[in-house]
Amino acid sequence: MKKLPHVSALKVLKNSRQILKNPLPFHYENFEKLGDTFRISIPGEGKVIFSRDPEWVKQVLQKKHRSYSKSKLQTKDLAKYIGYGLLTSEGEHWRTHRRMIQPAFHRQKLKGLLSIMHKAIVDELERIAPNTDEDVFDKMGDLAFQVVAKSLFSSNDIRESMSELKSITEENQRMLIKEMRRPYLKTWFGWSGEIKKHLDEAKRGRDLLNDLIEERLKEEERNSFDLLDMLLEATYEDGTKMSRKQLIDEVLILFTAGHETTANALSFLLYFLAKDENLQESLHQEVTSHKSGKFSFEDMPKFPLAQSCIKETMRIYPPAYFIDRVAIEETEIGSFNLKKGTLVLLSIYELHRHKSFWKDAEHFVADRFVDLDMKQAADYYYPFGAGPRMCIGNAFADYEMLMVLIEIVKKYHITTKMDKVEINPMISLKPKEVVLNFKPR
Ligand code: HEM
Repeated sequence: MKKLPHVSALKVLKNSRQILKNPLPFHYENFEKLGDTFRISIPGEGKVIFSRDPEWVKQVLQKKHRSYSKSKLQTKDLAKYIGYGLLTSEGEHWRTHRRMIQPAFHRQKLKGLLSIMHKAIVDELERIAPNTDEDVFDKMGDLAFQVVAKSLFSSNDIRESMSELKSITEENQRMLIKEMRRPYLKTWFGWSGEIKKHLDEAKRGRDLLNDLIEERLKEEERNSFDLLDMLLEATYEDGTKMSRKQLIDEVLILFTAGHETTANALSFLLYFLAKDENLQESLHQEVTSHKSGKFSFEDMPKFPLAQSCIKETMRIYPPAYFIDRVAIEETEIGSFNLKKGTLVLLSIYELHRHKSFWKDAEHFVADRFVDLDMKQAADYYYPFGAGPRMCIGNAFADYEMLMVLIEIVKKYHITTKMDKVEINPMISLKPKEVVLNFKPR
């Protein structure tokens, strides 16, 4: 069995300040020096394998997925705040619920949600102040949260309770990152009552959702069908339905998994547009030359350049920039042996920028995906993960981002004074800020 190249704990300690701020340049340097897969000793964590090798990604997520589970970050640390829904659960519990919920996210089912999503998008975009320099990252966060919220609770008046829920969700994520980045303060966080405060807030969020579900159950007649209806109607094999606790866990997961990732991608996308006036004109032409100028389910393929821009943005800045797994048994990848308990971090960020697979890898090439054979590119392109745990909301996110892009290029010219966008790699890959100016056309 071969041994993987190794980065020592000493080297990690020497670079710890930089790693804490932004670990990506450190990983890049290691990949360039040591190859596409290496081992690293992380103080307090033990040995971790980093890989940007497409074969490793395929083996871990698809071919040998049964030999791996998700890491404790998602299944314990995050679950503490948001419960055990699809993103955070494992084994039979996960399998049963994935089977139940999957149909609600099927492209054909989403067709019925498009008009609700579209209205939420148009309402949120109206909150952008025209002709003013503004950071759009928070705006995109609000938009993505409202789109999930309205897709779930289409008939409720939710703006206020949702902004409370959004702030609870985000505060709890901040706490989780604090716990993750300073594991040595764990006991202190417990003693000082900080964790309890956040758990109380999480309980408050669950109560808010419970009230909305109660309201829904009291409604006598409904003429629309939303995600909550689908979750309420979903049944286990024996015909029974989800408990209220499980339902709330799943709803919380949809908010958590579905808003930040989309907001990140949209913010980076708008930055790329703002930097390229010609691209905005080409997109404007693509959007307005389309007969009705409106978007329907069947129209998706009619916007190849817009779709390519979205894909290219997630190639350069994949919101899920790492995907982690732990080997739950001794296993092999090629000529390497992995002991039970080994943590594997798949660097989607590095794979998406790998010079052996992408021409002009570092640059945003707007039309890169227009004629690309996706069957081939799929080996190097994983914005939504792969295998059985692949993002359940990928079609939802595709439609949402396309509708936002269409609405924006129809109505505005966007400009920016920023020379580059600074990244902020947290649980997902965010921009620090994206200050843009929206001039009505
Ligand atoms: C651009 C937007 C999005 C990106 C880049 C993204 C990315 C991902 C990735 C990479 C995973 C797999 C994680 C892993 O294997 O460990 C995932 C899982 C998941 N995503 Fe998304 N996602 C996006 C939007 C959404 C939306 C809009 C929703 C729901 C409304 C959603 C719900 C979920 C759920 C529930 C899971 C867990 C699935 C399971 O384990 O069965 N995501 N997402």
